[in-house]
This record gives sequence, C-alpha cells and structure tokens, in this order.
Amino acid sequence: MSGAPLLSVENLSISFGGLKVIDDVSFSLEEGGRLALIGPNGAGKTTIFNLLSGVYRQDTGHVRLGGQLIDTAPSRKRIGFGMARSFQNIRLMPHLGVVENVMLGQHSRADRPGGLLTPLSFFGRSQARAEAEALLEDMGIEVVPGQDVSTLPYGIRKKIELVRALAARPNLLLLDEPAAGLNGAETEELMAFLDRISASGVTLLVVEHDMGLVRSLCTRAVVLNFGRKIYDGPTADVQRDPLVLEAYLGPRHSDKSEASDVA
Ligand SMILES: Nc1ncnc2c1ncn2[C@@H]1O[C@H](COP(=O)(O)OP(=O)(O)OP(=O)(O)O)[C@@H](O)[C@H]1O
Repeated sequence: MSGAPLLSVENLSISFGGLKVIDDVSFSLEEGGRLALIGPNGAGKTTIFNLLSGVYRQDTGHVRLGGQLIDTAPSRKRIGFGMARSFQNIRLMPHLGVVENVMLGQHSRADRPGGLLTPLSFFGRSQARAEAEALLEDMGIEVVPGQDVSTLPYGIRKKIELVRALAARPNLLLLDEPAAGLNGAETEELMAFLDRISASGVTLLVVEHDMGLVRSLCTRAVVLNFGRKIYDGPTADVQRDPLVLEAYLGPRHSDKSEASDVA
C-alpha cells in the first residue's frame, strides 16, 4: 500500500440556485478502506456521490483518485480510472439474463478502449461471458440459464447489480444506500457479500442510513450536515459526538450521551 490515499476529496463546494449544497468538504480514503458517508436527509451525501462520479461538476475544489486529478473527467472515464458506483434503486436491464447484465459492466473498463462503442468480436464476446460467469461464481451467485433478472428476488438483484459494478474492475466502489429496501435477512446477506468484496481488495465508500450496517461494515465515518463536514472519525464514536447528535436530534437533545437513531 502506498502512503497516498486512494481517494482524496479536497475542499469541494457546489451551489444550486444560490444555495450552497456542498460547502468546502474534504476527506480522504486509504486503499482497501471502508468509509461511511452519513448525515441527516438533505445533508448532501448523494450530491457528493454525484460530484465524485462526474454527474455534477463542482464549483470549487478537487477530486483525486490514486493521486490523479479526475475532476474534469466525464463519468465514463472515471469508471475507466477505477471508480464504480451502485445506485439506491436497482438499475439492471430487466429483460436480460444475469450474465448479460454483468457483461454490461465490463464495457467501461480501462482495458476496453472505446467501451460500448467498440463491438466485441466473437472471441472477445465469449471471453467476456466467461469472465462474467467466473465473477458471479466467485461472488457465490448461482445462475439459471435463460432466466431474466426481473424474475429474481430483490435481494439477489441487488447483489447482481454489485457484481455488475465489480465487472468494471474498480479500485473504489461507491455504494448508495445498499441496504435500502432489503429485509433483515437480506441485509445480513448483503453485509457478508460486501465483506467479500472488501476482502477482494476493493475500497468502499458507503452512504447508508442503517447504522447497524454502517457500524459492522465501516471503521470510519464522515458525517455531513447542511453540506458541511461535521465529523470525521471512528464509526464506534459517531453516535456520541455532540455535533452529530445535534445535527440529528436538535440542540435540546444533544446533551444525551448516545443516540440510536443517528443515520
Ligand atoms: N440538482 C439539484 N438542484 C437543486 N438542488 C439540489 C440538486 N441536487 C441536490 N439538491 C439539493 O441539495 C441538498 C442535498 O441533497 P442530497 O440529495 O445530496 O442529500 P442527501 O444527504 O443525499 O439526502 P437523503 O439522505 O435524503 O438522500 C438538498 O437540499 C437537495 O434538495
């Protein structure tokens, strides 16, 4: 592991209609790390993801990935640089099979110049299929040939979406509320699945409201409130931090020693 962080967010700010939605936010994430980005509704978490993935362009500040400035690169290029993202709502192609959906994730890889614009040869296609099947097997997902993803349970589709993101061979995976819509058993399974992804060397940045998942998956948390960073430290201490308590519960309650409804 090199000394430099994998992801460096430096003094990012963006305004919409005169309202500063992200205000001078900085944090870094070391290679192989697992960082939670949390905060009350409207704090700016999704906006940070949109800035990191190139959906929005910041007014000021910089984003570095592996030491390289990426903040003028379009979204697809950022995937090629090693950043992948999963969305809160599943975005699989419903009438394609599992393997075909995972193959879609291979197209923006750095080793696929031209990406979607370059049709694969027959050999390239069968190699891509074999890689997708191997990745699914590695991640413990059983594939029934000919089955459309739309027929699968929500929890499985969520995992397939993550495998599709992994097909781009990212160093950094941005997870936007991965446990949203999952029941307790599915959330447990997802945690084990994310552990496996992390063990394979992928660095995780996770927006999540489920504090149980945040605590068991991430060692460190950055907390936003009204677009500003108010905490950057161990996940174990976040629910005792006075500024965090005030952000979630209001000033009257911030003298409590701990809150269970943070995040
Ligand atoms: N494109 C946009 N135009 C105008 N305002 C925006 C835009 N995107 C985000 N915002 C505003 O920025 C603020 C932060 O929104 P954001 O979705 O990033 O918060 P969040 O922390 O992800 O919230 P939640 O937990 O509810 O998903 C909100 O006030 C939102 O209305």
